[in-house]
Amino acid sequence: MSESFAARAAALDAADPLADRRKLFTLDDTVYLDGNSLGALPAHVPARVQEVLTREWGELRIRSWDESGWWTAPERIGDRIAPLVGAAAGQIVVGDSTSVNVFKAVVAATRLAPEGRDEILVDATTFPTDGYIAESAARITGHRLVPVAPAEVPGALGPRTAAVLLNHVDYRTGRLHDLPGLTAAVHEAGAIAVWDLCHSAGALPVGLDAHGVDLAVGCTYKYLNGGPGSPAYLYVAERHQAAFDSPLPGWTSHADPFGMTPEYTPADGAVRGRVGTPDILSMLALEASLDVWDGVFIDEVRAKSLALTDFFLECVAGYVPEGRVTSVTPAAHVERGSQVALRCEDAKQVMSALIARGVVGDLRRPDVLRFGFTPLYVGFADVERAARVLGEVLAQR
Ligand SMILES: Cc1ncc(COP(=O)(O)O)c(C=O)c1O
Ligand SMILES: Nc1c(O)cccc1C(=O)C[C@H](N)C(=O)O
Repeated sequence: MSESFAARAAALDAADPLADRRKLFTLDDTVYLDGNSLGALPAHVPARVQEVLTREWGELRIRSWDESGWWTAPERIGDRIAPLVGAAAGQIVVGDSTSVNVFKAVVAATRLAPEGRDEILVDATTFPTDGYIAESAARITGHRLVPVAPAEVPGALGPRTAAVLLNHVDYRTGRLHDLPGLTAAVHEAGAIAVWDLCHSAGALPVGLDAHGVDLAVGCTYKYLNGGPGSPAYLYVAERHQAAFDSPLPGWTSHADPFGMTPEYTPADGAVRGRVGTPDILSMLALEASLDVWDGVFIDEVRAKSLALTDFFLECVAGYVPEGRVTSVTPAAHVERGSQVALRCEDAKQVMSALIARGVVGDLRRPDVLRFGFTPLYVGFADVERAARVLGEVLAQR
């Protein structure tokens, strides 16, 4: 059996149009399946960061805000991310954390919504930060927060709904939610749709413009490989930009920041989503890391992602003793992101044993083994090895 899976892996790797991307990354002989938490390092980034430190900061100092393009980096890098999430230029600004951008987006969504609405719906299964922030945003704006499972959102929408905050892919199960359908339902109810793209951007097509999403946020350190704590982004659809009223109107979002006037006049366009001074070192590391996407189409990334997760599920079924794991990731492609989550007894010890044997996934307590598949650097031989080692670890326990 292992020979037939190994032979198939070799054939799939040989036919993989993205196989050569792997050499753009710094990787060792571990199987790295945690790119849905922290993406791997693109090999050219350290030299670029060194140049920013030595030349741009060390020698040019203050001049770099203009001469090295530091000041305009948030919008410039937003435009690099835009095609990966199906957005035309001029709608994404990079900066702050996802948490902070969730706050901006949810509060701004309530201000864009029709008068008199008093409910915010939030994905009840959300990554916690979104729920915490939505709760605070609701309290500040005088809304009632209603946690709802994404599939139940259409039934929960109504004339009281101001805004809805949803995750495109669930961080725990890897379930892909119906962004086009749910966005349309939110709009039918006259409300504003805010999407968190942390687990989908860089792994699958999002189609923000095509599906009429209002506002979106996401991180850049997972499938976009921007590095630990790299800045997040905020998408404000062009049609909402003139009315976008940020709850954090920092000076860098001002129409004339260096006028330093006491009155706040917001800038036009994506700039309006900025807050304070951009964190240039992280931001420029992210910018460099985005080079790995040059010439890559997100549809081919999606095709490989599905092939990787299909093959993993098949290898797990073949290698893992019956009944030891259960996939909580949907089998249907339309409902699957780019990770596989397996429910498993003693998941903590099992994940430690996997990591000790060079297969790096992560644990989501209490009982979920999570494996993220980053199509730019994970290959089919990695998948076969991960499933085989999982089978060996479980057979020994
Ligand atoms: C769906 C989702 N939203 C938000 C975050 C995190 O936000 P922040 O970048 O502010 O830590 C994560 C992961 O950390 C996430 O998975
Ligand atoms: N952002 C993280 C961090 O700073 C440390 C450890 C993990 C993370 C993560 O991104 C967790 C991730 N969002 C998740 O889906 O679980």
